Amino acid sequence: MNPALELTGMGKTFGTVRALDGVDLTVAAGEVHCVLGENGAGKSTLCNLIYGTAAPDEGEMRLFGEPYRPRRPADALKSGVAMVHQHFSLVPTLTVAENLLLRDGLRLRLPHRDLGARVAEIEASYGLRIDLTARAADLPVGDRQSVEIVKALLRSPRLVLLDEPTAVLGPAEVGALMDTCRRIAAAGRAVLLITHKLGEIETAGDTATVLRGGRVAGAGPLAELGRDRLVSLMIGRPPEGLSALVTAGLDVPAQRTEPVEERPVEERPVEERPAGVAEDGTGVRIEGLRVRRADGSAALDGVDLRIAPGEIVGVAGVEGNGQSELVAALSGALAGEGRFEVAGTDLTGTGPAERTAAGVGIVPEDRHHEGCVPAMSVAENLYLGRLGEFRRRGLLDRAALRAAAAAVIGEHGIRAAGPDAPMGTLSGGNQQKVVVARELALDPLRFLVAAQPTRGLDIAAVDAVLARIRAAAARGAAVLVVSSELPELLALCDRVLVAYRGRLLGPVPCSAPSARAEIGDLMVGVSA
Ligand SMILES: Nc1ncnc2c1ncn2[C@@H]1O[C@H](COP(=O)(O)OP(=O)(O)OP(=O)(O)O)[C@@H](O)[C@H]1O
Repeated sequence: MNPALELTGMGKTFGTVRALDGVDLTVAAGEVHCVLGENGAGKSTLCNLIYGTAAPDEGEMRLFGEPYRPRRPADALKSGVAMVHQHFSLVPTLTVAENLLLRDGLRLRLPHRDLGARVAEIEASYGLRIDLTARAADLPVGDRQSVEIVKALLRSPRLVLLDEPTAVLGPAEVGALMDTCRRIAAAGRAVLLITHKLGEIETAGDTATVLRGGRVAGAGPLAELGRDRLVSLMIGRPPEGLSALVTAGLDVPAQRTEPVEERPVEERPVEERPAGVAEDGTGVRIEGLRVRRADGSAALDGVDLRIAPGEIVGVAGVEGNGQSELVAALSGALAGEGRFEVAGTDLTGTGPAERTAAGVGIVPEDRHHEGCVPAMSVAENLYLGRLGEFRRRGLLDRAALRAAAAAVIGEHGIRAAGPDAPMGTLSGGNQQKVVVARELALDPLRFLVAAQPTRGLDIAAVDAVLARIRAAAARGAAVLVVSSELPELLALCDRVLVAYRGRLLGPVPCSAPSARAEIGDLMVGVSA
């Protein structure tokens, strides 16, 4: 084996949190090495140490046999280490070409006129395709991810780090990205891939290291570890008891090689009164919801939907078909035309605070910008909008807030230094758990809108969140789940609608044997 990266005894402490403790890890050239583990296990921290975004407290790193200690990302880039970030780093107002030439701490020695030829080479070698003239902001999320990867590959790195690169991608894009990872490794480079998805690990990985509580719980070739062992190393107990959906992982779909021919969709209107909707106006009623973009085009083009108390309705669809606008309009953050009623109360034209008071819980798609306040404590984030409940004689009763938050932290398995820890210091998955816990705690919770509720969560947390959503419905909440994870929607929902060009097509009942195929067809504009 030709080791590309060797880590020995790596340690990192943040305040009282031991994020990494004596971690050894080896990645060989020509292989995809997966790093997995529960939320807060230390995966991103490890990546940050290798990329020079943070400095280790102890430990040694060697890169292709040489001592390696980057002090900043520019050092890592200079040594041939590139990183594809979990959150996109492209400048939205610039073109793709301008973004590629932008220096990220280190000047790219490539004249503008040679960029096209170099990008064409990368596209051909790695099965990628990008449009150099497009504005980054106008690109669908999968294309933006491709630009990030081309940007990393432009410097001909010897080691590529990918930190949960598939979290925001649709199924077809995930398949393409796993293929790209294999091609990068086949070209003799090394890949370190962080992911929670077992399907991806099995599709793209050669070897793996499982982290648990900042330590190595197990490592080795994937062929020897096997799925059950991986899962138990991750969660620290045998996989029995986890739902079949979760242990089965979310499979990586085969890539479509043929472009999908778009045929006009025969639009089936949403059924007039789905089973279970009471005549007395309880539940959720959305009528003629329309939202326009800045250019006047319709992001939502007349959405009609009824959801009964206790019913779980899913929204599938390729990203960019109006799902984000639907969630924003229902939360009150985005103004639109149309009627919105919850449990007989007319909420048309109301803002977020009135909707929260009426029992509308929103788990937004983008937790970083809309779901939480990173500088505030975990306790304050858990009770955002409800801090008044802790006022005693005009003052915030911090002890009561802390005690209530500590109980929620324990109940939801949130890994944080404590209720007072700033939200921004939590790992991505733990931030998501805080947002979900807060919205599910609304009392009464009449309508839950959950966008990508399990994004970034480890498998045990996915299991727990799905169970909590089911429990909220069982207590009488109407639930709308927007997700790019089709298996998740099929396991959770009574029926699924498909967002397509600002409209909701369907419904497809989840119990139908052909549900997956029908939804897949509606998603790409082929009528069922
Ligand atoms: N800047 C920081 N300040 C304080 N604590 C931090 C900081 N960065 C990370 N941590 C803590 O270190 C631990 C490891 O976090 P890390 O982000 O590496 O986890 P992760 O395995 O990537 O999790 P996830 O799957 O949720 O992304 C967590 O407990 C986190 O709260």
